[in-house]
Formats: sequence, C-alpha cells, structure tokens
Amino acid sequence: MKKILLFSEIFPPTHGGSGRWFSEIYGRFPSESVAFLVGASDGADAYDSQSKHPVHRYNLSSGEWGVRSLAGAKFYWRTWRKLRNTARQEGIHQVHCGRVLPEGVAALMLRISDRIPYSCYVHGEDVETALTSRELTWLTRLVMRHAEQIICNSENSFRILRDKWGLSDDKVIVMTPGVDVDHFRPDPATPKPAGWEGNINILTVGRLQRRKGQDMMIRALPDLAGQFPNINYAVIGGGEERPALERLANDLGIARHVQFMGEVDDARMAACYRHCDLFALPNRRVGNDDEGFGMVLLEAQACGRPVLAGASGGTRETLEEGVTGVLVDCTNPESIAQAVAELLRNPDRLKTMGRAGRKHVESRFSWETLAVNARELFT
Ligand SMILES: Nc1nc2c(ncn2[C@@H]2O[C@H](COP(=O)(O)OP(=O)(O)O[C@H]3O[C@H](CO)[C@@H](O)[C@H](O)[C@@H]3O)[C@@H](O)[C@H]2O)c(=O)[nH]1
Repeated sequence: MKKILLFSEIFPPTHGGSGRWFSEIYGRFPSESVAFLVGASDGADAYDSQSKHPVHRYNLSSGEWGVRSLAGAKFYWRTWRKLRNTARQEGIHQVHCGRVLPEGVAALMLRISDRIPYSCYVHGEDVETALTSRELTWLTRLVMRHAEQIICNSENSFRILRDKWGLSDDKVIVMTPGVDVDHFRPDPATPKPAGWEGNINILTVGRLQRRKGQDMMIRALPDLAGQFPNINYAVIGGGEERPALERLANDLGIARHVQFMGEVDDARMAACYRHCDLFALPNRRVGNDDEGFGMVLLEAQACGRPVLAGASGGTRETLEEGVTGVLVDCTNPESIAQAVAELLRNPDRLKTMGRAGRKHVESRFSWETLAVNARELFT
C-alpha cells in the first residue's frame, strides 16, 4: 500500500475546518498507510499521543508566502528540508498538501529533489485570494500544474478552478468535508449553556473574520431585539475581528444581546449546537474572500438544528434549501433580520427543518462513508 504524508499547517488541536477534515479522513486510514507533518501548536503532545499514526510537528506559519523575498525563500528552503527528512524517514510515496500555498511549494520542491508526487487541497477562499497578487497567482498556478490531483471541498471551489484558473476536469476532484454524526447529535438531556435559559438563542461558530458575517448579524440585532426582547446572539470562535465586533455591539446599544463565548471545547460547542433555536453562518463575499463550504453548517444540522447561511460561496451545498435551512443575502442586515424574524415566528417550521437536517447530513456527510471513498481514491 502506498504511504501518504498529510502535510498541513492547520491540524488539531488548533480549531479549523481543514484540520478537522484531514484528521477525520486520514485518521481512519490504516496506521501503516499515513503519517502527518502538521503545524506545531499548544496542546499538541496530548493530541499526538492518542494518534495511531506518526505525527511530526513543525512551525509552518510564515507571513511570507511569496518566493521573491529573502524571508520567503528561506522559509521554503527550511520547510522543504523538514518535508524531505520526514518523507525519507517515513518511507513516503505521495504527499497530500493541506493547501496550495504554502505547503504545495515545498511539496513541488520535494517532487523535484526526490521525485515524490503530491496532491493539493483547495478550500475556495484560498484560490480566490491568490488572484489578488501576481506573484501568488503565478506560484499557485505552478504548484497546481505539477500536482497529481487537486482535491476541492465543493462544487463551488471546482467552478472557481475551472472558470478562473482554467484547470481541466480530469485533474480536479470534488470531495466534501463531513461531520461526526455520533458526537454532533441531538441530545435534549445536555444541560443548557449558561445564560441561555428563557432566551431565544441564535448561534454562530467560526473564526471571527469578516467573511463569516458575525458583524452583519450584530447589525441585524437592534431590529430583532425590538421584536424578540429575549434574543441572545451567541458567538463561538476566536479571531482578529473580536475587538471590532465588541465595539460594534456597544455602539449599536445591543451588547447585552451578544454573548462572545471565545473558543470552546467540542463538548461545550455540541451543547450550544443542541440548544440553539437557529444556527446562522451569515457569510458573504468580502473582496475576494468567500466561504468555500462551511462545516459548521453540517455540525448544526447533525445536532438537529435549522440553519441559515449566506447565499454566497459554497455554503448552499451543505443544506437542502427550504427543507433543512434557508439561504439569505447576508450583504445587508435588513434581509438577515427579516429572514430570522420569519423563522422565529414559526417554531413548527424550525422543528421540521431541524429533523430534516439530521437526516440530510446522516445520509450524505458521515465521515465513515467519506473516509471509505477517500481510501478508494488515494490508495
Ligand atoms: N471546538 C471548537 N471548534 C471550533 C471552534 N471554532 C471553530 N471550530 C471548528 O472549526 C471548524 C470550522 O470549519 P468551517 O466551518 O468549515 O470553516 P473554516 O475553518 O473557515 O474552514 C475552511 O476550510 C473548510 C474545509 O475545506 C471549509 O468548509 C470552509 O468553508 C473554509 O474554507 C468546525 O469543525 C468547527 O467546529 C471553537 O471555538 N471550538
């Protein structure tokens, strides 16, 4: 069996969609067929000691993804050396890169030095934002040209590669992320999160970054709080936008309706999913940054919750529109407030949607099934 090295900066215990995706899929492969070379992070030792696969950690963060600056060239040189040593030590036959940049550049160097082929994952926003710089466009194209396969997370990402990058269909495959339907499941016996009792709770999970749209939901809150005085907007996740979001809530005079919960562990997060009245990912395109797929929408549906997603990027592929959730233009707070109010006035519809959501993700997005498909594809 060919041995794969999964090479990705983002990997548990760091929170993030791609890291969860890779650990769930490759973690189900036989122990002798996979090794990991992944980003160093706090708490990694405890995580790695539970892994049945060898895990190598390396500090892959660098502000410099271009190759023309000295710092960028040095970063790729160091990263290639680490990748080459790990590949030789583990007897690797193919490298799977978590992203085209920066991981793919080091994998291309390894292909030249050691003739080990590589494939790259594409998430949507990465190949959109690369188009904003000539150097990153050139580098991305170079990495993709020499890759065996490009694996994208959604039909939406597939279309970006085909229409904006001119990639041929035979090189690109769509393999969506999934959800752990055993961990994320309805369970009314779970205690309600603190501060939720007696409130209408709307939940968003994800990094606090502009494309996720937490700001738009906060802007919709003055209108919603006028109609539902006990509304509570719970926000799970950390990120660069937190100070701006807190200021916004204060400026709008609705800070008491917004609960910033920060990063929480999976158990606490599951409790929030289970008890929210509505899960919302009010994503929108910001510049070239757009949501590629949105695993949080699968997690909420797995917990039997109705979902609202922005009508942008690949999020529509996570839900059955009108059946398990709704797609809304989240570029303005008015349309969000209107859609949320309509849903909250109809608790029976919310219940039906939640039940349908659970069935939807069970039948299409369980990791077990997706991992079997991935093994057939890769080994
Ligand atoms: N426990 C915990 N988990 C968190 C937290 N914040 C985020 N997560 C987890 O991090 C993941 C977020 O995944 P996505 O919703 O998919 O968003 P992303 O991190 O921006 O991921 C990118 O890659 C994905 C895979 O291709 C894409 O689905 C997504 O659109 C985006 O491109 C989810 O599994 C979510 O549970 C937190 O505070 N605590």
